[in-house]
Amino acid sequence: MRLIAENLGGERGGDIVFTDIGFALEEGEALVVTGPNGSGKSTLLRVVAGLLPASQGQVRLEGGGEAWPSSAAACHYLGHLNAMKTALTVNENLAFWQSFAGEPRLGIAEALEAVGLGHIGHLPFGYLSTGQKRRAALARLLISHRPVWLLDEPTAGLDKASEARLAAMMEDHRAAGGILVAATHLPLGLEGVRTLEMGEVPHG
Ligand SMILES: Nc1ncnc2c1ncn2[C@@H]1O[C@H](COP(=O)(O)OP(=O)(O)OP(=O)(O)O)[C@@H](O)[C@H]1O
Repeated sequence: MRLIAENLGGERGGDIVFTDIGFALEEGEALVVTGPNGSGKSTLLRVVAGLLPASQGQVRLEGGGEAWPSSAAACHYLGHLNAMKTALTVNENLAFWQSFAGEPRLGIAEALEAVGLGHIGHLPFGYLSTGQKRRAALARLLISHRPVWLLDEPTAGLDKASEARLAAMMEDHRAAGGILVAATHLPLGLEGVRTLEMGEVPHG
């Protein structure tokens, strides 16, 4: 499987945010997208996720077969908001996401253990601390299978131990042949990544 962006452009509110972005990621590869505030990192991820149209160029997923006909179908998109209902418990939120996304992988209790939240599945999401909310959202990556992970500022609010757990999750995903694109201002603790500074061509 290969995730390919060709000559990609994105716009917000009618203004061009970036143009001519290109990359090709093989199974197991990670692309770390950096750049100043407003340079278009989130916009790029949303275009790759199929949540925004490309203003030019295209995103293609090669080799996904019938199961994964496009990058939009093949991806977990984790935005900088957590996309969880505050009044529902953590367990209820994750049960919704698992039934919505299909392709079940880990059970909810097991996924919460993996992000260090084994004890709080019964609490309303709104009661959680900032870092706990992020960790609960990251559990979504584990409860349903997707070969492409698109993560926007995934470490926001995480403590050191949680950063290390997330790094291990991302490395496991890559080791299993997954593809990863992450926008971040902070090092993610990943080995052998490719980098894209918005406005420049990928290298690494
Ligand atoms: N819904 C919108 N309508 C109009 N402009 C928008 C919208 N969303 C974002 N923008 C603008 O698009 C540009 C790119 O924003 P984007 O969120 O992609 O940047 P970013 O690199 O992710 O920034 P940050 O590092 O602050 O997260 C910014 O100038 C922003 O103001």
